Amino acid sequence: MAISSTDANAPTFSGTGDLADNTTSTAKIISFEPTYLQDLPHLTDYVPDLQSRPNPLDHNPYFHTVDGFYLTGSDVILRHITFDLSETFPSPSRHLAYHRAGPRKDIYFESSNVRAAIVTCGGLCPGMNTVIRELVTGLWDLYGVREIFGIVAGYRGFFSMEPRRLNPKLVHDWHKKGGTVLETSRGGFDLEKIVDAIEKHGFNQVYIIGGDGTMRGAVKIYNEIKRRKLNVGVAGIPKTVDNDIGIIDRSFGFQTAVEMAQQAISAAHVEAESAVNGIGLVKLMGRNVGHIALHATLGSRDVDCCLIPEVDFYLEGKGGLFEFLNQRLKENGHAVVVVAEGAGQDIIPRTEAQKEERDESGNLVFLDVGAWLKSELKNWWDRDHPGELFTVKYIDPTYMIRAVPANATDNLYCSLLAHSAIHGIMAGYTGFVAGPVNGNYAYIPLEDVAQAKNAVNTKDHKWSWVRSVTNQPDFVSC
Ligand SMILES: Nc1ncnc2c1ncn2[C@@H]1O[C@H](COP(=O)(O)OP(=O)(O)O)[C@@H](O)[C@H]1O
Ligand SMILES: O=P(O)(O)OC[C@H]1O[C@](O)(COP(=O)(O)O)[C@@H](O)[C@@H]1O
Ligand SMILES: [Mg+2]
Repeated sequence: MAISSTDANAPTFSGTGDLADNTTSTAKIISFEPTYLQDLPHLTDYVPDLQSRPNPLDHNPYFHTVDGFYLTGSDVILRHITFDLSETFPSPSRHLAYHRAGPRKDIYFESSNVRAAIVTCGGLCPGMNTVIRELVTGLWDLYGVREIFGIVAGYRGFFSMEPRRLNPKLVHDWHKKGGTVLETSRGGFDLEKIVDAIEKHGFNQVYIIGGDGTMRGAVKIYNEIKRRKLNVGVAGIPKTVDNDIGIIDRSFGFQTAVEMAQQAISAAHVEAESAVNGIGLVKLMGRNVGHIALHATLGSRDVDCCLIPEVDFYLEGKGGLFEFLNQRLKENGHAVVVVAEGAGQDIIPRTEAQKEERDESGNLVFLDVGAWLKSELKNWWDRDHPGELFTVKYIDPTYMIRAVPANATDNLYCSLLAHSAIHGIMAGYTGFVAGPVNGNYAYIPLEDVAQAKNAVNTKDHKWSWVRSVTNQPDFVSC
């Protein structure tokens, strides 16, 4: 993606106290770094003679399009808001700015010509229905679009099922439902067939709601649309209960899932406390990243050990899990262990066939770390403490934490995401993702989001905080 610098000069240290007019502060301001603006793909890049027109919000009785209402190309958000000023050379990656999301004065679609398609792909996540609802009502109410369609059952639905016509009346209570009314699936991605179907149905706006896999597919769709020079805008709306997509602050539904996970941890705690040498074991989602486990652990404070995919662990010997739990049982009489589904996958014995098993999207199928851990814990206790009372209660709330409707915060977040995506597409941007960056909504190139991962940083303060809350071992010495 092209990056343009708003100031190509090296850093300057002016120290002049040059302040904005409306402040009376006498504090000095030091001018420091240039900013690099992340370019965004636009339909006019490859569709010649595309005409712009005034935004119909000018005539919408609910909006006051006063000065400052519309955003322009110079409204930006910084990707990183913390810097080390001692670093001498400015770098595009550290001093990157994204275009701010929001309505533009000029748009590139005539509302009566818009045919919008909405699709949901991958695993469930709280809030998917809210995003769909808000896309429909937003297109309808803000821009007067009347041709809005839902693609059924994920990517495969483009070419294998009839699109479902949507309107505000139909979707009015969808935000109260978990899952996705449009249905979703894994696999079934056929680029040619999908783009052929987009052409056949005359869709000129495509809203794709999905996780990392879906975004990688969306990049391919956008590139093929560009190759065919189609006047079709593509927007991605990142969905992942695991919170494994990078650049954006967090994914919608994540907070709801963490909240639900608390209930499982509380139950595990009660079960463990009420037994002699009781262990409560909770498995939480997180294929490659441990954000749900980490946040649920910090939120609950009942957890003695949190195991995540980013940190290898071992069971036996000095510094191992058994030694730690033995100590905890001696001290407290009970312990709670939270394990993310992707943790420990490298130490669970598996057959050759299991090593190869993948789901329809190509994701590795994981073995049940919770069930394995439960059995290992029982074997360990029977071996080292024969005849002593011991209980492991294993709770797997996997689908319960993601199949619920979004909470209030996530619902609001979903609405802002949907509206941001609509404004961006109407303004002619394409191949982008709408998402929050440092608390503000931004347009980010799809390609960048599809590649960006969001693993738990085990070197930062948050992970140290987990370890200080749990006192668990760091599993560094075997
Ligand atoms: N690299 C890829 N290229 C094209 N399509 C992909 C790619 N990875 C995944 N997909 C498709 O995206 C959809 C969702 O992917 P999946 O990994 O199941 O979920 P998620 O998007 O939630 O990560 C599936 O239809 C899958 O076939
Ligand atoms: O049983 P399913 O539907 O394949 O989903 C299981 C996976 O879905 C997730 O909840 C989310 O994964 P995606 O965001 O990639 O869809 C993972 O935590 C989990 O491994
Ligand atoms: Mg995924």
